[in-house]
Amino acid sequence: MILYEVLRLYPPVVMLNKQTYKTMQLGDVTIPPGVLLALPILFIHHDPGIWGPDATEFKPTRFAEGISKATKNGQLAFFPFGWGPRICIGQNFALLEAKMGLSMILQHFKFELSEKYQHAPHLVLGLHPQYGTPIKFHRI
Ligand code: HEM
Repeated sequence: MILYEVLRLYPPVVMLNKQTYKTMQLGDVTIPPGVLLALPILFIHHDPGIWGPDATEFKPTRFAEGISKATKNGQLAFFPFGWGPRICIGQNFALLEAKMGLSMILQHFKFELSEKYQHAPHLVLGLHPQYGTPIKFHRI
């Protein structure tokens, strides 16, 4: 739940671009070949119309019943790894690696954000903290 919520608020890939290679039907819309389409992941992930009035809050429990129940109307709107045939091939690996890394750290340390931390999500190819994420570790 925590990893999902981090990826919702701060998706490393903020936008996906695709191009139609043949006429495509998207709901009521017919799209001819050669049209460039952008999926603004960052905007969709922060849309109160989709996630509710608390869309910008860090609230991992919204994923308590899975991804499809996290949105207001059960809409599919969580795309940190893309979706469909070209979905990220490393998705399971990345999530497993994060869980393993965190659980290894938590066995030996507790940690808190340093007072030097400045919240400044910044885009250089991917989304990342502009001034890093200084953390204080305490051995337990
Ligand atoms: C938090 C970590 C990661 C994020 C947020 C992420 C996100 C994404 C996204 C958004 C796409 C594009 C999907 C699309 O075009 O529809 C993608 C594609 C891809 N990712 Fe990742 N990724 C992550 C980690 C990884 C890792 C660890 C690997 C490899 C070990 C990996 C390998 C790939 C590959 C090969 C593709 C291209 C798949 C294709 O075009 O068929 N990714 N990823």
